[in-house]
Amino acid sequence: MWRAFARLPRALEGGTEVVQQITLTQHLPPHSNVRNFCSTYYRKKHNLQPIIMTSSSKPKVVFVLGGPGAGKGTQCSKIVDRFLFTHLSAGDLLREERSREGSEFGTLIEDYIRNGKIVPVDVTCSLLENAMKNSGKSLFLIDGFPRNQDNLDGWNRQMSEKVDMQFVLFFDCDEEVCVKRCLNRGQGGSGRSDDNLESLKKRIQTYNNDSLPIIKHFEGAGQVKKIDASPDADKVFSEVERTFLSSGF
Ligand SMILES: Nc1ncnc2c1ncn2[C@@H]1O[C@H](COP(=O)(O)OP(=O)(O)OP(=O)(O)O)[C@@H](O)[C@H]1O
Ligand SMILES: Nc1ccn([C@@H]2O[C@H](COP(=O)(O)O)[C@@H](O)[C@H]2O)c(=O)n1
Repeated sequence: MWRAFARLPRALEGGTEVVQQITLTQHLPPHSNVRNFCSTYYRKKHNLQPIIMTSSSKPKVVFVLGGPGAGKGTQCSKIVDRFLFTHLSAGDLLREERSREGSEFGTLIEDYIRNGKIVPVDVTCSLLENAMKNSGKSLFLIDGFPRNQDNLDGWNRQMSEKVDMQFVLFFDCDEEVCVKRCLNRGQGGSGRSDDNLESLKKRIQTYNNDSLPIIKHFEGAGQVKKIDASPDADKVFSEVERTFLSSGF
């Protein structure tokens, strides 16, 4: 592998890009020059924007949003396999807290989930912050958050100064497709108390009324990367991969 790539620097002589963050050849050591050169080479070949990353001690966060069943979790697993991210799903953390023995929020969380309502942010944000701290990692996909204005306000109060939010990955998917996927997931034995038509109607309503305005807010700030989530999962991922590579990951 070393020998194969050792000639790339000469091929790039005269280049002016400075690339500190590595996106390709993740099997190579994190700070190797070979990885730097390969990353630069890839960007040139595919005519991608040169990325000059400044080093930051703050953890980096990508918010992952989209309707129920749009494929957020599925794509997050693929991103984790391909890039160096840690996946934190707000829904998973809430379900875990609901099932934790002695949790003072168990009943409240179950009621909110079954009815497709958004749990008060203090609960969710604390679960997210603890999970980030406990992971010891610094690159996070935060899936299913912020879902409403209360989530966003709470995050801004508690977390926004502590992290660098990179962008919002938005999985755009028709309502009927989303519902079908969740119902299939339920029939496949997800065990989720909200993968049924009654809960789904409420979840979709919450998404349209409360979550879409938050996505629009980020869009207005130029922070949204929108992905068509209707094709098959591999096709969706090729678009996701391109997005992460062109963002310097
Ligand atoms: N691109 C796709 N095409 C077809 N089915 C998909 C696709 N992506 C995911 N699925 C399936 O749809 C269901 C929902 O996917 P997933 O759990 O990833 O969605 P989600 O957005 O995380 O949902 P939720 O917000 O409800 O947790 C799963 O059964 C998954 O296997
Ligand atoms: N920020 C959030 C995220 C989720 N919830 C609740 O969990 C349910 C399931 O979430 P998924 O992301 O796994 O679909 C969701 O319908 C909410 O009830 C929340 O309150 N706040």
